[in-house]
Amino acid sequence: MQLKRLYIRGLRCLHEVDIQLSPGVNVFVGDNGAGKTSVLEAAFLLSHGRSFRSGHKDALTRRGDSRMELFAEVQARKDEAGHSKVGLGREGGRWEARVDGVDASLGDLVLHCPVVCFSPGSHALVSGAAEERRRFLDWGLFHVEHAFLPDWRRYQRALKQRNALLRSAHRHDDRLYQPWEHELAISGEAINHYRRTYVESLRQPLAAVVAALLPELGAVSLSYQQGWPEQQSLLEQLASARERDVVRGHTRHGIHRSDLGIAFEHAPGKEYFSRGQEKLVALSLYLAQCGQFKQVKDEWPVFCLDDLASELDDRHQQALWALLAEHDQQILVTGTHPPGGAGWPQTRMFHVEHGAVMSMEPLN
Ligand SMILES: Nc1ncnc2c1ncn2[C@@H]1O[C@H](COP(=O)(O)OP(=O)(O)OP(=O)(O)O)[C@@H](O)[C@H]1O
Repeated sequence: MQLKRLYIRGLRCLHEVDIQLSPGVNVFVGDNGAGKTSVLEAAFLLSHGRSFRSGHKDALTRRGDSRMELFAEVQARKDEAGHSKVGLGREGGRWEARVDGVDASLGDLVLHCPVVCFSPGSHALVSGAAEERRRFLDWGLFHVEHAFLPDWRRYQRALKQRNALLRSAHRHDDRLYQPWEHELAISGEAINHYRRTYVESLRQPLAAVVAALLPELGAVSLSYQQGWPEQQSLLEQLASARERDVVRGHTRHGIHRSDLGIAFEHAPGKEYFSRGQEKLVALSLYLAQCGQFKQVKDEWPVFCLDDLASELDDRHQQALWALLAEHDQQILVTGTHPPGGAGWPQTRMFHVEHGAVMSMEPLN
């Protein structure tokens, strides 16, 4: 999978840029605040329908502009000639997505454009709230398991209804809970099954990445906590927890409380990781996700590395480039200086300055 062309108008400091990308490594170099991360953010927005940076969505649109617009030509497989055209606009607080010239949902758009991004905030995948890890699992599942999205939507709808009921004047009427708990149980058990299977499928690619990138921590193991006691069905759990849920005013069990655990032979939990190791563990998880994606789809997602040199020491950067060299994927990387992989064949260098992006050399 590769982005052939990325057009950005009115995102952060980027006024209007139109970038023809290499199918190999694309390096964006420039000073602090030049707009390098914003280029990666554009690719991520097309892939996730949200940014990897925190902050208000209104700050995405360039100050003084009323509209932000992104457009990309996406080639699903490197050995195929055709490509799809995806677009995302934001104006007056509303998103508009298009695929091949036709209005689309954000879900449709995101399916066309798988991009994985490692950025300075990525350590949150390891040290942050469980929501980060659920998002990680669900993004992967969304792309490889078609039944996931309808079940996920069904679950969110039922959860909202049950929570509203828990806070309503009818909260002590047990009969009213039945339809929502039934919905939660059916869709929640299905998602639980997808997630378990997905975690299982990450084990082997993760072990391979960790052996190359983090051998000092020893063997890695992944665990999945489902969000309610293992020995009970979700339906039973919801019924037995109802009274206390009424007191708390929300549903305390279900797949919205699951978590992914990661442990190593020489670091049995996240409290044992240094800050740098948190980043390397997060990077390993993203690379494992790409590897799993490749096993199912026979292509890598586009892989973005934001400000790599300030995130990893030289030894780990070299290990990363050696690992990436084994695969044939498109990479977008930023830095204030050209990073290690910049010497690869099919590398294209871009200079970013005051929101303008200039190609420094022709495609080789
Ligand atoms: N809504 C906005 N309108 C205009 N400019 C903005 C807006 N939001 C952020 N900016 C500016 O856009 C730039 C964002 O740059 P970006 O984070 O892409 O830079 P970078 O080259 O990755 O920098 P660094 O190396 O410091 O990480 C900053 O100069 C910031 O002040």
